[in-house]
Amino acid sequence: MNFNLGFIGGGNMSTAIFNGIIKSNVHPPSKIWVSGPHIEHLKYWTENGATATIENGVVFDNCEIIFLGVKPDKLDTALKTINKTTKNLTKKVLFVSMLAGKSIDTIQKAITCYLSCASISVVRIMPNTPMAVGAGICIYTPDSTVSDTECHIIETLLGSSALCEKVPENLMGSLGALIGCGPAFMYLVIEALADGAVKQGAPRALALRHAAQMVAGSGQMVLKSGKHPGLLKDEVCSPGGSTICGISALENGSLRATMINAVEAATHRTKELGK
Ligand SMILES: NC(=O)C1=CN([C@@H]2O[C@H](COP(=O)(O)OP(=O)(O)OC[C@H]3O[C@@H](n4cnc5c(N)ncnc54)[C@H](OP(=O)(O)O)[C@@H]3O)[C@@H](O)[C@H]2O)C=CC1
Ligand SMILES: O=C(O)[C@@H]1CCC=N1
Repeated sequence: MNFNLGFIGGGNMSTAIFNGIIKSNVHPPSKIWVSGPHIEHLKYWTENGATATIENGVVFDNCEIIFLGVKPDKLDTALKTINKTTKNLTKKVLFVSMLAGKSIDTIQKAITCYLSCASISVVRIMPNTPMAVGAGICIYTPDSTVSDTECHIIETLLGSSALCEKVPENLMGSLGALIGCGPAFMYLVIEALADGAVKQGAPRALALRHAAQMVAGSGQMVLKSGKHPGLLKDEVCSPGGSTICGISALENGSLRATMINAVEAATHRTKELGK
Protein backbone atom coordinates (compact mmCIF):
# COMPACT_ATOMS: atom_id res chain seq x y z
CA MET A 1 0.00 0.00 0.00
CA ASN A 2 1.42 3.29 -1.09
CA PHE A 3 1.29 5.40 2.06
CA ASN A 4 3.35 5.85 5.18
CA LEU A 5 1.95 4.37 8.35
CA GLY A 6 2.74 5.99 11.69
CA PHE A 7 2.63 5.00 15.35
CA ILE A 8 2.74 7.62 18.08
CA GLY A 9 3.76 5.49 21.05
CA GLY A 10 5.56 2.25 20.31
CA GLY A 11 4.77 0.20 23.43
CA ASN A 12 3.18 -3.20 23.95
CA MET A 13 0.02 -2.80 21.89
CA SER A 14 1.57 -0.82 19.03
CA THR A 15 4.39 -3.36 18.82
CA ALA A 16 1.86 -6.21 18.65
CA ILE A 17 0.09 -4.47 15.75
CA PHE A 18 3.44 -3.72 14.08
CA ASN A 19 4.41 -7.39 14.40
CA GLY A 20 1.11 -8.49 12.90
CA ILE A 21 1.57 -6.13 9.97
CA ILE A 22 5.17 -7.02 9.16
CA LYS A 23 4.76 -10.77 9.67
CA SER A 24 1.87 -10.84 7.22
CA ASN A 25 3.68 -8.57 4.74
CA VAL A 26 0.61 -6.39 4.44
CA HIS A 27 2.68 -3.17 4.62
CA PRO A 28 6.43 -2.77 4.17
CA PRO A 29 8.36 -1.82 7.35
CA SER A 30 10.27 0.75 5.26
CA LYS A 31 7.00 2.71 5.13
CA ILE A 32 6.36 2.56 8.87
CA TRP A 33 7.34 5.33 11.32
CA VAL A 34 7.18 5.29 15.12
CA SER A 35 7.77 7.89 17.81
CA GLY A 36 8.23 7.81 21.57
CA PRO A 37 10.09 9.72 24.23
CA HIS A 38 12.85 7.09 24.64
CA ILE A 39 14.54 6.10 21.38
CA GLU A 40 16.16 3.13 23.15
CA HIS A 41 12.68 1.65 23.69
CA LEU A 42 12.11 1.62 19.92
CA LYS A 43 15.04 -0.63 18.98
CA TYR A 44 12.78 -3.53 18.01
CA TRP A 45 11.11 -1.29 15.43
CA THR A 46 14.35 -0.14 13.79
CA GLU A 47 15.79 -3.66 13.88
CA ASN A 48 12.75 -4.70 11.86
CA GLY A 49 13.05 -1.98 9.24
CA ALA A 50 10.88 0.86 10.60
CA THR A 51 12.03 4.44 11.19
CA ALA A 52 12.03 5.64 14.81
CA THR A 53 12.13 9.17 16.16
CA ILE A 54 11.59 10.97 19.44
CA GLU A 55 9.61 13.71 17.66
CA ASN A 56 5.88 13.00 17.31
CA GLY A 57 5.75 15.78 14.72
CA VAL A 58 8.08 13.85 12.42
CA VAL A 59 5.68 10.89 12.36
CA PHE A 60 2.82 13.32 11.82
CA ASP A 61 4.58 15.04 8.89
CA ASN A 62 5.56 11.81 7.16
CA CYS A 63 2.49 9.62 7.58
CA GLU A 64 -1.04 9.59 6.23
CA ILE A 65 -2.47 7.01 8.64
CA ILE A 66 -1.33 7.32 12.27
CA PHE A 67 -2.03 4.96 15.16
CA LEU A 68 -2.30 6.68 18.52
CA GLY A 69 -0.65 4.18 20.87
CA VAL A 70 -0.05 6.14 24.06
CA LYS A 71 -1.78 5.50 27.39
CA PRO A 72 -5.12 7.33 27.65
CA ASP A 73 -3.73 9.89 30.12
CA LYS A 74 -0.94 10.81 27.66
CA LEU A 75 -3.27 11.85 24.82
CA ASP A 76 -2.96 15.61 25.41
CA THR A 77 0.82 15.47 25.90
CA ALA A 78 1.29 13.46 22.71
CA LEU A 79 -0.82 15.86 20.64
CA LYS A 80 0.86 18.91 22.20
CA THR A 81 4.26 17.59 21.16
CA ILE A 82 3.03 16.99 17.59
CA ASN A 83 2.02 20.63 17.55
CA LYS A 84 5.46 21.72 18.75
CA THR A 85 7.49 19.64 16.29
CA THR A 86 5.44 19.44 13.08
CA LYS A 87 6.30 21.45 9.98
CA ASN A 88 2.89 20.90 8.41
CA LEU A 89 -0.04 21.51 10.76
CA THR A 90 -2.66 21.63 8.02
CA LYS A 91 -2.25 18.24 6.37
CA LYS A 92 -4.86 15.50 6.03
CA VAL A 93 -4.48 12.65 8.51
CA LEU A 94 -6.44 9.56 9.46
CA PHE A 95 -5.89 8.90 13.17
CA VAL A 96 -6.50 5.39 14.49
CA SER A 97 -6.93 5.52 18.26
CA MET A 98 -6.40 2.44 20.42
CA LEU A 99 -6.81 4.44 23.66
CA ALA A 100 -9.06 2.49 26.01
CA GLY A 101 -12.18 4.41 26.96
CA LYS A 102 -11.51 7.54 24.88
CA SER A 103 -14.51 8.22 22.63
CA ILE A 104 -14.24 9.39 19.03
CA ASP A 105 -15.71 12.71 20.17
CA THR A 106 -13.04 13.14 22.87
CA ILE A 107 -10.24 12.27 20.44
CA GLN A 108 -11.59 14.68 17.81
CA LYS A 109 -11.90 17.50 20.35
CA ALA A 110 -8.36 16.93 21.60
CA ILE A 111 -6.99 16.87 18.04
CA THR A 112 -8.89 20.04 17.13
CA CYS A 113 -7.52 21.70 20.27
CA TYR A 114 -3.85 21.05 19.43
CA LEU A 115 -3.76 20.61 15.63
CA SER A 116 -5.37 22.66 12.92
CA CYS A 117 -5.27 19.90 10.29
CA ALA A 118 -7.04 20.61 7.03
CA SER A 119 -8.87 17.34 7.46
CA ILE A 120 -8.97 14.96 10.40
CA SER A 121 -10.69 11.63 10.51
CA VAL A 122 -10.71 9.25 13.46
CA VAL A 123 -11.12 5.50 13.66
CA ARG A 124 -11.44 4.12 17.19
CA ILE A 125 -10.16 0.59 17.63
CA MET A 126 -9.84 -1.94 20.42
CA PRO A 127 -7.16 -4.47 19.50
CA ASN A 128 -5.49 -7.16 21.58
CA THR A 129 -1.91 -8.32 21.99
CA PRO A 130 -2.40 -11.76 20.34
CA MET A 131 -2.27 -9.77 17.09
CA ALA A 132 1.51 -10.09 17.52
CA VAL A 133 1.17 -13.76 16.54
CA GLY A 134 -1.61 -13.34 13.99
CA ALA A 135 -4.32 -14.58 16.35
CA GLY A 136 -5.88 -11.34 17.57
CA ILE A 137 -9.23 -9.71 17.43
CA CYS A 138 -9.77 -6.04 16.76
CA ILE A 139 -13.02 -4.10 16.70
CA TYR A 140 -13.29 -0.67 15.16
CA THR A 141 -15.66 2.27 14.78
CA PRO A 142 -15.03 4.91 12.11
CA ASP A 143 -16.26 8.47 12.45
CA SER A 144 -18.70 9.72 9.81
CA THR A 145 -15.92 11.26 7.67
CA VAL A 146 -14.04 7.97 7.18
CA SER A 147 -14.64 6.64 3.67
CA ASP A 148 -15.37 3.04 2.72
CA THR A 149 -11.96 2.92 1.05
CA GLU A 150 -10.28 4.02 4.28
CA CYS A 151 -12.27 1.41 6.25
CA HIS A 152 -11.07 -1.17 3.75
CA ILE A 153 -7.45 -0.10 4.29
CA ILE A 154 -7.86 -0.31 8.08
CA GLU A 155 -9.45 -3.76 7.77
CA THR A 156 -6.62 -4.90 5.53
CA LEU A 157 -3.94 -3.64 7.93
CA LEU A 158 -5.56 -5.03 11.08
CA GLY A 159 -7.26 -8.02 9.49
CA SER A 160 -3.87 -9.45 8.56
CA SER A 161 -3.34 -10.45 12.21
CA ALA A 162 -6.81 -10.28 13.72
CA LEU A 163 -10.46 -10.99 13.22
CA CYS A 164 -11.38 -7.38 12.41
CA GLU A 165 -14.99 -6.27 12.79
CA LYS A 166 -16.77 -2.92 12.61
CA VAL A 167 -19.05 -2.28 15.62
CA PRO A 168 -21.16 0.65 16.82
CA GLU A 169 -19.23 2.82 19.27
CA ASN A 170 -21.58 2.02 22.16
CA LEU A 171 -20.19 -1.56 22.18
CA MET A 172 -16.59 -0.42 22.54
CA GLY A 173 -16.81 -0.52 26.36
CA SER A 174 -18.17 -4.04 26.89
CA LEU A 175 -16.62 -5.78 23.86
CA GLY A 176 -13.46 -3.72 24.31
CA ALA A 177 -13.03 -5.01 27.87
CA LEU A 178 -13.59 -8.58 26.66
CA ILE A 179 -11.18 -8.29 23.73
CA GLY A 180 -8.51 -5.96 25.08
CA CYS A 181 -8.30 -7.22 28.67
CA GLY A 182 -9.41 -10.80 28.02
CA PRO A 183 -5.98 -12.14 27.04
CA ALA A 184 -4.69 -11.29 30.53
CA PHE A 185 -7.64 -13.15 32.05
CA MET A 186 -6.88 -16.16 29.86
CA TYR A 187 -3.17 -16.13 30.75
CA LEU A 188 -4.26 -16.45 34.38
CA VAL A 189 -6.53 -19.36 33.47
CA ILE A 190 -3.77 -21.09 31.50
CA GLU A 191 -1.27 -20.63 34.32
CA ALA A 192 -3.76 -21.89 36.89
CA LEU A 193 -4.70 -24.96 34.84
CA ALA A 194 -1.02 -25.77 34.41
CA ASP A 195 -0.56 -25.34 38.17
CA GLY A 196 -3.32 -27.91 38.61
CA ALA A 197 -1.45 -30.45 36.49
CA VAL A 198 1.85 -29.61 38.20
CA LYS A 199 0.17 -30.22 41.56
CA GLN A 200 -0.72 -33.69 40.29
CA GLY A 201 2.90 -34.33 39.28
CA ALA A 202 3.18 -33.08 35.65
CA PRO A 203 6.37 -31.27 34.55
CA ARG A 204 5.82 -27.48 34.44
CA ALA A 205 6.86 -26.88 30.80
CA LEU A 206 4.66 -29.67 29.45
CA ALA A 207 1.72 -28.60 31.60
CA LEU A 208 1.93 -24.98 30.36
CA ARG A 209 2.24 -25.94 26.70
CA HIS A 210 -0.62 -28.40 26.93
CA ALA A 211 -2.84 -25.95 28.85
CA ALA A 212 -2.25 -23.25 26.21
CA GLN A 213 -2.94 -25.62 23.30
CA MET A 214 -6.06 -26.96 25.03
CA VAL A 215 -7.44 -23.41 25.55
CA ALA A 216 -6.60 -22.45 21.94
CA GLY A 217 -8.27 -25.66 20.68
CA SER A 218 -11.38 -25.07 22.78
CA GLY A 219 -11.72 -21.59 21.27
CA GLN A 220 -11.36 -23.07 17.79
CA MET A 221 -14.10 -25.62 18.58
CA VAL A 222 -16.53 -22.84 19.54
CA LEU A 223 -15.61 -20.87 16.41
CA LYS A 224 -15.57 -23.73 13.92
CA SER A 225 -18.20 -26.23 15.15
CA GLY A 226 -20.96 -23.64 15.38
CA LYS A 227 -22.13 -25.40 18.57
CA HIS A 228 -23.05 -23.55 21.76
CA PRO A 229 -20.28 -23.85 24.40
CA GLY A 230 -22.80 -25.45 26.78
CA LEU A 231 -23.37 -28.27 24.30
CA LEU A 232 -19.65 -28.69 23.69
CA LYS A 233 -19.19 -28.90 27.48
CA ASP A 234 -21.87 -31.61 27.70
CA GLU A 235 -20.06 -33.60 25.00
CA VAL A 236 -17.00 -33.80 27.26
CA CYS A 237 -18.86 -34.68 30.46
CA SER A 238 -19.63 -38.41 30.75
CA PRO A 239 -22.22 -39.22 33.40
CA GLY A 240 -20.33 -39.96 36.60
CA GLY A 241 -17.08 -39.16 34.79
CA SER A 242 -14.02 -37.11 35.61
CA THR A 243 -14.94 -33.88 33.76
CA ILE A 244 -18.22 -33.35 35.60
CA CYS A 245 -16.30 -33.61 38.89
CA GLY A 246 -14.01 -30.81 37.65
CA ILE A 247 -17.02 -28.75 36.51
CA SER A 248 -18.55 -29.14 39.96
CA ALA A 249 -15.33 -27.85 41.53
CA LEU A 250 -15.36 -24.84 39.14
CA GLU A 251 -18.98 -24.06 40.03
CA ASN A 252 -18.13 -24.30 43.74
CA GLY A 253 -15.47 -21.67 43.04
CA SER A 254 -18.02 -19.46 41.20
CA LEU A 255 -15.95 -19.49 38.01
CA ARG A 256 -18.73 -18.09 35.81
CA ALA A 257 -19.73 -15.31 38.20
CA THR A 258 -16.05 -14.45 38.61
CA MET A 259 -15.54 -14.19 34.83
CA ILE A 260 -18.66 -12.03 34.46
CA ASN A 261 -17.42 -9.80 37.29
CA ALA A 262 -14.00 -9.49 35.63
CA VAL A 263 -15.48 -8.20 32.35
CA GLU A 264 -17.81 -5.89 34.29
CA ALA A 265 -14.94 -4.46 36.38
CA ALA A 266 -12.81 -3.92 33.27
CA THR A 267 -15.72 -2.24 31.45
CA HIS A 268 -16.28 0.16 34.37
CA ARG A 269 -12.59 1.01 34.61
CA THR A 270 -12.39 1.58 30.83
CA LYS A 271 -15.24 4.10 31.16
CA GLU A 272 -13.38 5.87 33.98
CA LEU A 273 -10.21 6.06 31.85
CA GLY A 274 -12.20 7.79 29.11
CA LYS A 275 -13.18 10.71 31.36
N1 LIG B 1 -1.68 -3.53 26.17
C1 LIG B 1 -2.83 -3.98 25.70
O1 LIG B 1 -3.10 -5.18 25.73
C2 LIG B 1 -3.83 -3.04 25.09
C3 LIG B 1 -3.63 -1.67 25.12
N2 LIG B 1 -4.55 -0.83 24.55
C4 LIG B 1 -4.31 0.61 24.54
O2 LIG B 1 -3.08 0.85 23.89
C5 LIG B 1 -2.49 2.03 24.42
C6 LIG B 1 -1.04 1.73 24.76
O3 LIG B 1 -1.01 0.74 25.76
P1 LIG B 1 0.27 -0.17 25.96
O4 LIG B 1 0.90 -0.43 24.64
O5 LIG B 1 -0.14 -1.30 26.79
O6 LIG B 1 1.17 0.82 26.82
P2 LIG B 1 2.76 0.97 26.81
O7 LIG B 1 3.12 1.69 28.07
O8 LIG B 1 3.40 -0.35 26.55
O9 LIG B 1 3.01 1.91 25.55
C7 LIG B 1 2.80 3.28 25.59
C8 LIG B 1 3.90 3.90 24.77
O10 LIG B 1 3.68 5.31 24.69
C9 LIG B 1 4.95 5.94 24.72
N3 LIG B 1 4.75 7.33 25.11
C10 LIG B 1 4.61 7.87 26.34
N4 LIG B 1 4.43 9.20 26.25
C11 LIG B 1 4.46 9.51 24.92
C12 LIG B 1 4.35 10.72 24.18
N5 LIG B 1 4.15 11.89 24.79
N6 LIG B 1 4.44 10.65 22.84
C13 LIG B 1 4.65 9.48 22.21
N7 LIG B 1 4.77 8.31 22.86
C14 LIG B 1 4.67 8.32 24.19
C15 LIG B 1 5.74 5.14 25.73
O11 LIG B 1 7.12 5.34 25.50
P3 LIG B 1 8.24 4.99 26.62
O12 LIG B 1 8.10 3.53 26.91
O13 LIG B 1 9.52 5.31 25.96
O14 LIG B 1 7.92 5.85 27.81
C16 LIG B 1 5.29 3.72 25.40
O15 LIG B 1 6.12 3.12 24.43
C17 LIG B 1 -3.31 2.45 25.62
O16 LIG B 1 -4.07 3.57 25.32
C18 LIG B 1 -4.18 1.25 25.91
O17 LIG B 1 -5.45 1.63 26.41
C19 LIG B 1 -5.66 -1.30 23.91
C20 LIG B 1 -5.89 -2.64 23.85
C21 LIG B 1 -5.03 -3.60 24.47
O1 LIG C 1 -5.45 -2.41 30.79
C1 LIG C 1 -5.00 -1.70 29.92
O2 LIG C 1 -4.40 -0.66 30.17
C2 LIG C 1 -5.21 -2.01 28.46
C3 LIG C 1 -6.51 -1.48 27.95
C4 LIG C 1 -7.15 -2.61 27.23
C5 LIG C 1 -6.33 -3.73 27.54
N1 LIG C 1 -5.29 -3.42 28.22
